[in-house]
Amino acid sequence: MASEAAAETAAKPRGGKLCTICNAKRAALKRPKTLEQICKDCFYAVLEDEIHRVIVDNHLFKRGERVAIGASGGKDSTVLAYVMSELNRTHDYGLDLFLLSVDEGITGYRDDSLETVKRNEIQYGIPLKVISYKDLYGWTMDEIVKLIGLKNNCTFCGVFRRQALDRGASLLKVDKIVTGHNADDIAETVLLNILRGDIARLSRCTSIITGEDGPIPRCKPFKYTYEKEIVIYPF
Ligand SMILES: Nc1ncnc2c1ncn2[C@@H]1O[C@H](COP(=O)(O)OP(=O)(O)OP(=O)(O)O)[C@@H](O)[C@H]1O
Repeated sequence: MASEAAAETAAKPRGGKLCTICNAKRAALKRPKTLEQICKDCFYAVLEDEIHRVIVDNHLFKRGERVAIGASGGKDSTVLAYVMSELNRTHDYGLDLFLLSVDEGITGYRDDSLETVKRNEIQYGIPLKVISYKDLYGWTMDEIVKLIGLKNNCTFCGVFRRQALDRGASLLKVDKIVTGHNADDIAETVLLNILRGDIARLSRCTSIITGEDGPIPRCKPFKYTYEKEIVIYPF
């Protein structure tokens, strides 16, 4: 008995708590979603597994579908591109993945983040399509702001981006678009719609698939993923 206990103690890494999942490696973080103390490997595994379960349980994709990942070059969509390509490979979803970026024409902002997406194209081996406001509408966002000023420019940009994503998706002939909207984004939208008293939007805004009646449905595989965990993941 004593030797068993000693062996167990010896096997435990020194200093710090053990991971509550594998009980073998040292805990590296306290998981924001569950407050469990877990190791790095278990964190990657549980997070990817949770996203896989969300995809499967909600029937987000069918085998053979072409899927465009809305890639802004920000943290959410960059992690989404990586996780989608990993899950597609390890779980053999049989999806054809594409990166789809909208270039709004905002100097010093989108030109920088597009460089990230171009690197992702090479790193993850997913073909990239960039679609610009200039090509679609004849105007960049910089030119629009020069004309209308900063007031309401986000409204223009939001409407244009939504349409541009649809146009890009139809050029790529994809069946679905996935975006990096996470649980925090959705909570924020719920609060906003409550404050605005927008009952119609309130009932729609938590759906994991939207636009099924429109040209191309949009899915949110990160609907239940905490923003903090998306930030931790690449580190
Ligand atoms: N310019 C863009 N081109 C393609 N997809 C975009 C673009 N902007 C936003 N998206 C998509 O919409 C999602 C939500 O965008 P939002 O502007 O709220 O950014 P965010 O929450 O900061 O996400 P990210 O970190 O990916 O930029 C992004 O994760 C991405 O999938």
